[in-house]
Amino acid sequence: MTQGSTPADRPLRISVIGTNYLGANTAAGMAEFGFDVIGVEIDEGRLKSLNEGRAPLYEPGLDPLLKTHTESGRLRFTNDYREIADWADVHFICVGTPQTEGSDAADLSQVNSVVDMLAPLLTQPTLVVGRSTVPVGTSAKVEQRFQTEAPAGTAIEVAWQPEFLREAHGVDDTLRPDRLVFGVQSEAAESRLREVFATPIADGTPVVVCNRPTAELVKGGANAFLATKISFINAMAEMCDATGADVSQLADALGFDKRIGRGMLNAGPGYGGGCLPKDLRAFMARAGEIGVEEVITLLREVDDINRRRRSRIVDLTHELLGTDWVGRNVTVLGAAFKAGTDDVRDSPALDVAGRIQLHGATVTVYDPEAMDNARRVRPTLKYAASAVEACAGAHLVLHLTEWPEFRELDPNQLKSVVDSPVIVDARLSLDAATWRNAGWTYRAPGKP
Ligand SMILES: NC(=O)C1=CN([C@@H]2O[C@H](COP(=O)(O)OP(=O)(O)OC[C@H]3O[C@@H](n4cnc5c(N)ncnc54)[C@H](O)[C@@H]3O)[C@@H](O)[C@H]2O)C=CC1
Ligand SMILES: O=C(O)[C@H]1O[C@H](OP(=O)(O)OP(=O)(O)OC[C@H]2O[C@@H](n3ccc(=O)[nH]c3=O)[C@H](O)[C@@H]2O)[C@H](O)[C@@H](O)[C@@H]1O
Repeated sequence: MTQGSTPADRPLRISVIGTNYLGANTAAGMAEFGFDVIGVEIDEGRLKSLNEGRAPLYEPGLDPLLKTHTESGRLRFTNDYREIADWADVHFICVGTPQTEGSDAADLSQVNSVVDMLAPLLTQPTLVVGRSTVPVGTSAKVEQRFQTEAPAGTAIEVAWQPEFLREAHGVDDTLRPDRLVFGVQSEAAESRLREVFATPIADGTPVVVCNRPTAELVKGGANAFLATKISFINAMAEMCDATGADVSQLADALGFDKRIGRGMLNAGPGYGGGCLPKDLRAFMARAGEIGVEEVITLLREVDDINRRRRSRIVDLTHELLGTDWVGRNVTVLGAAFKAGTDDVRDSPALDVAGRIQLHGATVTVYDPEAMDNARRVRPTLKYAASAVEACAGAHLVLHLTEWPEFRELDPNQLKSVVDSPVIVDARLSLDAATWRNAGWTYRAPGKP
């Protein structure tokens, strides 16, 4: 047994390293489970916000949880690894694993930086648990580095416990996960993880205990499958456009088959965000290193279909605006990669907005929560304070993120502010009849 046992008179001590989308939810969730938690964050702005009990991002329900537990003293955040090193019973790694610039592979520099900062301080047996999404084979390498660099040497054990939370549902998915996957090497690691997740396990959450490569592949495989489902329905949307069929009804009918299920079958501008696109590419890159060609062939097409969805909206814009876009105003409703978050990483909405601007149109964007992040990433786009203001003088409106408030827009009122009442509902979530009855040209790729 490599890890020490927890004294019966105190709660488990948990460190969570890297506290943005994944880590902030994890840290708050661990405090809610009743443990003493220290989050480690190197970004000063995020650290300050978290210590004030505010999430550094928009995630429904997270602020109250952070506030409760930072005020009770059960949860705090630091940038000093010395405070967690020999303090924590379990260290969770939640740092980013973005796509490497100029390559499909995952950039593991943040994970490696955790090892470099934490390992030299570990003098006692402990369990380090990776929750970041990594290529298969990573945990063994991380463990080897910990054991080489830590004074405690081989008494440091690394497990991998991938996380499946969705942004906008982060709190609920953290507290009530649909499954737990423990990639472990020892019974001690398994029993420590069972202690950490005792609450959801008592609630009936299934646990899969497996070796570390399996756990790493479960995560990559899950995201690859979800991406494939979305690209499948988007390919069906092309079939619908060619035949006059309706992809939303098609998805509903397919989804009633329990073997298929309705989840991840909404056609639209394709998947974006900080995870599915980069995880799919990292999976392909790793398959390439290992020499599993079938995976690359399959997933390359999934990725290509996804990229074509964005081009499809630009093509439709051409069809509706004509060829000369100079002096033409295009409104983009939505900047986040999906509704319910302020995350604009690889957002289809901002990508399309940027491309249309490059063609010469003036593009004005409005999003209920993601304006600050959007401005940072795309400073040359115009931004408006409301959907109605964004639509003033528009020759074309593109509905690219499915925020509920866009479904509440009154097409009659909006008609009075635009130049031409033409809308592309790329999210297929507006009521076509209402918009058409109000005199709008309504187009939705995949719907007649
Ligand atoms: N965003 C999500 O909903 C989910 C993300 N994941 C995976 O979790 C990981 C993290 O994802 P995000 O939170 O979205 O990434 P992120 O990039 O938004 O956050 C990473 C955080 O780690 C901090 N950090 C980097 N190096 C550090 C170090 N050495 N010490 C302390 N802090 C450090 C960064 O400052 C940043 O705040 C990724 O592998 C991602 O694929 C998994 C499930 C859900
Ligand atoms: O690894 C991760 O980080 C996470 O990635 C996704 O979660 P997330 O990126 O938050 O968002 P999703 O709700 O899965 O949506 C991803 C993208 O697909 C799009 N999408 C989703 C569903 C759908 O039916 N159609 C569709 O186009 C969304 O608009 C969005 O752009 C997975 O759903 C999580 O299980 C996983 O933990």
